[in-house]
This record gives sequence, structure tokens and C-alpha cells, in this order.
Amino acid sequence: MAVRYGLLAAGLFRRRVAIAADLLALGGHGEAAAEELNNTFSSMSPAKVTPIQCNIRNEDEVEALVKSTLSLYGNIDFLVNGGGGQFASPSEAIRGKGCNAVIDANLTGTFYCCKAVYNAWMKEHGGVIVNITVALRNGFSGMHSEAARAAVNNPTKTLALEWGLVFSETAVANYGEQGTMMWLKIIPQIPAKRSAVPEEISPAVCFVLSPAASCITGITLAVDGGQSLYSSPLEIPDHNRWLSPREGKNSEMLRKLLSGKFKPKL
Ligand SMILES: CCCCCCCCCCC/C=C/C(=O)SCCNC(=O)CCNC(=O)[C@H](O)C(C)(C)COP(=O)(O)OP(=O)(O)OC[C@H]1O[C@@H](n2cnc3c(N)ncnc32)[C@H](O)[C@@H]1OP(=O)(O)O
Ligand SMILES: NC(=O)C1=CN([C@@H]2O[C@H](COP(=O)(O)OP(=O)(O)OC[C@H]3O[C@@H](n4cnc5c(N)ncnc54)[C@H](OP(=O)(O)O)[C@@H]3O)[C@@H](O)[C@H]2O)C=CC1
Repeated sequence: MAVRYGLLAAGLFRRRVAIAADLLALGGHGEAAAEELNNTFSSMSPAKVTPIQCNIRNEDEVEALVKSTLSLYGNIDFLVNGGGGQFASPSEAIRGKGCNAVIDANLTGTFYCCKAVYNAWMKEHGGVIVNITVALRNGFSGMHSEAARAAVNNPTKTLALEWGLVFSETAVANYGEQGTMMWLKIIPQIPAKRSAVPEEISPAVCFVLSPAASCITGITLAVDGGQSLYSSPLEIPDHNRWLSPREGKNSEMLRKLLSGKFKPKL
């Protein structure tokens, strides 16, 4: 299994006994993390974590990575695109370079990984791909991340059809450090009245990877405590920027309602 190493990938590895897979750990901290996981779990399973450096924003590096994975293991059964991120910024302050950097990492990088694994292995042998994104369907602060994550959604469906693979998106609402303050504010709006934790993400991914999901493809599985069904984490400040409705008895009634002077009969 190839995943970009991170918090969620660590959870996947902890469940590797269930999916009996070796795991490829990518990213700057991959080496130390791989060592830690191998030490912790060596008594439970023969599966191994191998760290390999790769910047997924670089197509050549991704192709080289897939090549070395195949020479190391001989096959790639699963690809979990679990890396990425963003910087926090109000949308109006995001510069073009920063916007492109986030789109390159989260959208184009995901596509490079899917394409390279498909061309080198899954086209002939099949396989399962899971793209991990962020649950922000009703709008979210920081348009760069939102644009990149939402843009993974349709290609997940398209590639599922075009390539005939089991292909899914897992949209996650979690409590990552970057989002902590914001999540604390929005928790009252989440139907579960709490955010998800990583231990609730990896079983969802393992389900999609497992034979139990063998007739499922092109789906988005939201692990978000019902957040995307219910509300937006965006806070709307008071403003007066919308056009007023046409003058008439209905607009008069609306003004009365909004003024708080209206006395309902019921
Ligand atoms: C108002 C609140 C909004 C909150 C939005 C947060 C949403 C929370 C989501 C919920 C919780 C999610 C948790 C997670 O995602 S866990 C993963 C956590 N890890 C990360 O997020 C790290 C991700 N970082 C990266 O992947 C890279 O650093 C990144 C792609 C963002 C940038 O890569 P790099 O540094 O290599 O980029 P470039 O050199 O190509 O470009 C740099 C330009 O990017 C802009 N930039 C970068 N950092 C900032 C910043 N902190 N503030 C503003 N702008 C930033 C900037 O334009 C850089 O170019 P210049 O310096 O030349 O202007
Ligand atoms: N944690 C959370 O609260 C939430 C996370 N998510 C999303 O879920 C996914 C997994 O998150 P999680 O595991 O928690 O995050 P982590 O930050 O723990 O892991 C992300 C990994 O991606 C790697 N990475 C980032 N950019 C690149 C790149 N260009 N090339 C190669 N590797 C890269 C990072 O490498 P390095 O080690 O070098 O930094 C890091 O190890 C991400 O897309 C994240 O945005 C969504 C909602 C909430």
C-alpha cells in the first residue's frame, strides 16, 4: 500500500494487520515515523513501513517513486492519497503563488499519484484508490484548500468510471492542530457535537480498501459527525451588502419581522 505518511496514515498502519499490507511512508518526516511504527508493531505483523522521499508536487518524482515501489514490492494493491494541507488565511489575503502551492499539493499531487500508479500497475492488475480530503462542502475559510479538495471530488467519480477501479474520496472533519480553535467554535454546529478523531478515519479507509467494499466505487464517504449535512463552519459577519427586495407589502412585513416588533399570532 502506498500512502503519504501522516497522522491518518499512522492510523492505517496500526490497522495493517486487518489489511495485511506493507506500507510506503512519504514526506519529510517519513524516516523517523517509519522507524517508530516498525518498532512498535514488529511483534504483531510481518508487514513493514518503508520511508521514501518524494515531493508529490513534482510529476517526475512521483513516477520515480512508483517505479521504486514496484521494484521493492512487485505490486501496488492500494493507493491512499493522505497528504496535503494548507495555510490559514482569509480568502482575500491569499496570493496567487500560495493558492497554486496548495492546489499543486492537494489536487495536482493527488492526480499525479493516481495516474502514475494506474499506468504502472493498476491498469493491468486493478486496485483500490482512496483520496483523503477535507469535509468542507458548505464553504470553509481559505478558498485555496476548499478549491483543491472540492476539485478532487468529481475526478474521483470520473476516474472510477474511466479506469474501472474501486475509487473513493473520504472527506474528513477532524481536530488537527491547525483547525483546533476553529473547530472548538464550530463544534456546537456539528450534529455529533464533537469532531471526528483519527481513530475514526482509518477504519473508514480500511473498509473501502477491504473486500467488504468490493462493489462500491466513486463515492464520497464523509467522516464528519454529520457536519456536511447540517451547517457551514463559516461565520457570516453582519453586513449590508445584499440588494434590498422590491418595495411592497412583503418587504414591509419582512422589515417588521427583522425589527423584532412583529407579534406572531401563534
Ligand atoms: C482563517 C482560518 C482559515 C483556516 C484554514 C485552515 C483549514 C483547517 C482545515 C481543517 C484541519 C485540517 C488539518 C490539516 O490539513 S492537517 C495537515 C497539516 N499540515 C499542513 O497543513 C501543512 C501544509 N503545508 C504545505 O503543504 C505547504 O507548506 C504549502 C503547500 C501550504 C506551501 O508550500 P511551500 O511553502 O513549499 O510553497 P511555495 O514556496 O511553493 O509557495 C509559498 C507561497 O505560499 C504562500 N504561503 C505559504 N505559507 C503561507 C502562510 N502561512 N500565510 C500566507 N501565505 C503563505 C505564500 O504566497 C508563499 O509565497 P511568497 O512567500 O513568495 O508570498
Ligand atoms: N488532521 C486533520 O485535522 C485533518 C486532516 N485533513 C486532511 O487529511 C489528509 C491527511 O492529514 P493528516 O494525516 O492529519 O496530516 P499530516 O500533516 O499528519 O500528514 C500530511 C503528510 O503529507 C505530507 N506532504 C505534504 N505535502 C507533501 C508533498 N508535496 N509531497 C509529499 N508529501 C507531502 C506531509 O509530509 P511532511 O512529513 O514532510 O510534512 C505530511 O507527512 C490531509 O490532506 C489533510 O489536509 C482533513 C481534515 C482534518
